Parts: sequence; structure tokens; C-alpha cells
Amino acid sequence: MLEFNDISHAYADRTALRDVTLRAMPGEVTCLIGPSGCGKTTLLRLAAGLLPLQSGSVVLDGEPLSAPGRLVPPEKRPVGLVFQEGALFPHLNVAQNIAFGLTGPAATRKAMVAALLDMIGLVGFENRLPHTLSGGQRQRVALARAMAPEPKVLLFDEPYANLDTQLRRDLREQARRMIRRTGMIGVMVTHDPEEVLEMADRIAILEEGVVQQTGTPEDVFDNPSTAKIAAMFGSGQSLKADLSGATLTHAFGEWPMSCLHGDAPRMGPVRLVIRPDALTVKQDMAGYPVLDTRLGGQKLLVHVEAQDGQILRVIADRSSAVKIGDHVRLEPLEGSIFAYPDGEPR
Ligand SMILES: Nc1ncnc2c1ncn2[C@@H]1O[C@H](COP(=O)(O)OP(=O)(O)OP(=O)(O)O)[C@@H](O)[C@H]1O
Repeated sequence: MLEFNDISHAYADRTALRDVTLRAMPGEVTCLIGPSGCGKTTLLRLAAGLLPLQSGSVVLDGEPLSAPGRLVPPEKRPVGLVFQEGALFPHLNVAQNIAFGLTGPAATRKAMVAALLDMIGLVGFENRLPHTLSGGQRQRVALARAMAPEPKVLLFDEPYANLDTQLRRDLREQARRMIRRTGMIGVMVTHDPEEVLEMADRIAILEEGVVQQTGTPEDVFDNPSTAKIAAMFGSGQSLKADLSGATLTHAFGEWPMSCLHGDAPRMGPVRLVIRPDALTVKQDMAGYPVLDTRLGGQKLLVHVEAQDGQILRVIADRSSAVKIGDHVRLEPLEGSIFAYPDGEPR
């Protein structure tokens, strides 16, 4: 297990992390997600030993890796790193790049390189130099190189940001399988919620250096603890409303309180977070105009505008035949809308 205990970190006068405590388990991928500048990379660099620790500790399987005044140097840590650029040695071929961190007899090293080439689907590419590979191939070699010394911990910093969707998906699945099979501890930094849902066994959401929520993808998706987190996953849309009696009043009319997920907030102004699949669309001449419709696989994504100009995106069946210019009423599904006390920024 990799433990981050009470970690705080500041650059000059700027606090990057504040009392961060997290656990990452073997055979799992723990994803750190949050907006730009929230401290994700700083946490990864502390785990890698690329930054001296100021306060708290990083502990691997009970052994401290970093504590104030104590730093196991990066090369002595059983930690592999995969970064966005891949950063291969340009003058070494694929096999030499993968073998770079390996020690032991030549035959063992050769067998390890062959197994990793097979894993990343690049058998036959051993003698190619990095500049003759595509971006995705380079990234796969970088993954193999990081895994070759069989580190206990594998750290990923937005490794797939530059790749196309299909390749990204393949590489994520490959990395997940390897981590599960070998029992490595995977920690991945990203700001892409979709990537998190595809990759993570456990999620930690950071905001301004503070952990806002941790949990499985299901915990975070089903019970987001703040409006921002609710909006981050599942394309949530924010709408101000007023809760009085058993009714929510807002720019798209009135909904019964039974549409709310979990405990209702106090009466008065609330912030709703609405996912496109939480509403149904009903044709209604007295309703709200449809501004646009987009095809989303088997479904239709319908953009509906309120009188004040706010727009909600709603998923409808294609058979509903909703089209631009129609007027519709939006009806929420029971227990599907998140509500938070208003006052939190959008
Ligand atoms: N070497 C540095 N010197 C001064 N400030 C830094 C340094 N590195 C990072 N910071 C600041 O610390 C904060 C956290 O940075 P960090 O790189 O950890 O964020 P991040 O969540 O990884 O961001 P991004 O998603 O944009 O990569 C930011 O405000 C950043 O400007």
C-alpha cells in the first residue's frame, strides 16, 4: 500500500497541497483528478522523490519513502513513471529503451523485453528508433520501460492526453490489466472525468490542494459531495432553483421535490445539478423551445432554452422525433437530480 499522510506543500508563498491523506492499494489504479493547478502533479512528484517533502510522509508497504529531512532518492525507489511526452531516449532503439533500467543476466533481461514487447503489441519493433514510431507506439514503449524493472508503484501523469480516443482506450485497458495482474500500485493524474471512470478503481478529487472526496467510481458518481463534483462526472449542468414546500421552482418551471437524489437541502435557494439523462422530454406547445438536436448514438441530445436564456441538454429517444423549433416540457426522473445549498460557485 502507498500512503500519503498529512501532506502539505508550498512553493514560495503559494500552498499547493494542504493536509492531503490518501491510500493507494496494490492491483488498483487510484486516479487523482481536479482542475488545473490543484496540486495533482505535486503529489505525484512527491511520491516519485522528485521533490523534497515539507510536511507529512509518503510510506510504501510500511517503509517511509519521504518524510521531512528524509528522502529516498528517485532511482532507489521502486517507482516507475509514465509522462505525457513518453520521454524515450532518442538514440536507443525500442528494445534498448525498454531494457534501460534492467539489471541481471542478459538472458533474463532479453526475456523480460520480449514479454513486454508482446504485452504492448510491438513485437518486431525492437530495432526501431523512437522518432520512427507513432505517438501511440512511443507511449506504449514508455509504459513498457516504466514497467520493466517491475516497480511496486507506477505513476502516470496525464500519459494519454495527446493520443486519439481509441488508442487512449486501448492503452488504459492494457495498463489496468497489467496493474491488476502484477499487483502494482497504479496512481494516475488526469483532469479528464471520462478517463477517471474508465481507469480508476479509486478516485481522489483535489481542489486547491485539498482532498474534496475519495471513493470508488460508483461512490463518486452516485453520491458526489459537492455541486462541482456532481457537474464534473456525467456532464452535469447547473441550475438555480428555489425549494419551498414540496416544490422546486426554476427557469424551466416547477418540479416535485421527489426528483431530488438523497436528502433534500434546506428550504430556500438551492443549486441543482442535472445530468442529461435525468430528464425526459414531452412535446408541449406551452413548453420551452428546442434550440438544437444532436445525434448521440442510439439517443438524441436535445438542447432546450428557458426564457432567461439558460440551456439544458437532455437525452431523448430518437423515436420521440423532437426537432428544432418544437416546444417541450422537461420532466425529471424520480431521485435523479442533485441539489446543494446555493452559494457554492458554479
Ligand atoms: N516549481 C514551482 N514553483 C512555483 N509554483 C509551482 C511550481 N510547481 C507548481 N507550482 C504551483 O503549485 C500549484 C499546483 O501545481 P501542480 O502542478 O501540482 O498542479 P496540477 O493539478 O498538476 O495542474 P495541471 O493539471 O495544470 O498540471 C499551482 O498553483 C502551480 O502554479
